Amino acid sequence: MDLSLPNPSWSKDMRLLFDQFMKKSEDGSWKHLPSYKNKFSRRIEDIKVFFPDAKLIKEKISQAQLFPRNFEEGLGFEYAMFHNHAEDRTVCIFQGGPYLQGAPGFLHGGAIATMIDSTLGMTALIAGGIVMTANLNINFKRPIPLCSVVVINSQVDKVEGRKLFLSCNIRSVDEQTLYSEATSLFVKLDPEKSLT
Ligand SMILES: CCCCCCCC(=O)SCCNC(=O)CCNC(=O)[C@H](O)C(C)(C)COP(=O)(O)OP(=O)(O)OC[C@H]1O[C@@H](n2cnc3c(N)ncnc32)[C@H](O)[C@@H]1OP(=O)(O)O
Repeated sequence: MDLSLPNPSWSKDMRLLFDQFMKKSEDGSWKHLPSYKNKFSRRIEDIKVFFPDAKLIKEKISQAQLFPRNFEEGLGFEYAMFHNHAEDRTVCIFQGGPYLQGAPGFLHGGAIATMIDSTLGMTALIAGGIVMTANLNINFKRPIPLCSVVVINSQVDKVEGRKLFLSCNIRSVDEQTLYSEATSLFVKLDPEKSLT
């Protein structure tokens, strides 16, 4: 089941943004990216090539879940991503639920890092195939209020061989507040090299 579609826990802002991007997707310039609890179960062959040592994958595929997708509706990460192929960028609309609290009333830095890593990772995946995060630097400029809606804008800045350099920022819906900005390096996996 695609978990990046509207559900009753989404606020008005979240639905408004989703509808705006679905409208932008009508001419094909943007594409809604579906998101599942456990997408890899259907691509076990790919996984075996790149992650032969991933024991859990072989023994307990039914238990493995994409981390941000394993919270009950509305309590954790509510998000949807859209990709613009021509501009090589991905936008993620994100509503962080009450189970992601760090400081009272604000999102935990690790929860923010998760959505940054996921959005950059999706952008890198589309641009470079099977990649992993090698380096992630985040500047937390303003705390993000719990249950608020934010927009993560991520793009590929440079590709050098297997290295993809990406950056992103997190802004409020009205774009007036810059919450966080990040730079990262993702490396495209070499099937000839063991990861472990
Ligand atoms: C669908 C949703 C997407 C979600 C995406 C989520 C992505 C993740 O969270 S992945 C989990 C976190 N990341 C990891 O666990 C990765 C752990 N690290 C690794 O496995 C390896 O270091 C890996 C795969 C990144 C690179 O290893 P390997 O393929 O052997 O490449 P390696 O030869 O070491 O490095 C390749 C190049 O990158 C450079 N590089 C690697 N790591 C770094 C780094 N941290 N900083 C700077 N440069 C680096 C190397 O210097 C080398 O550069 P050059 O080619 O110029 O000499």
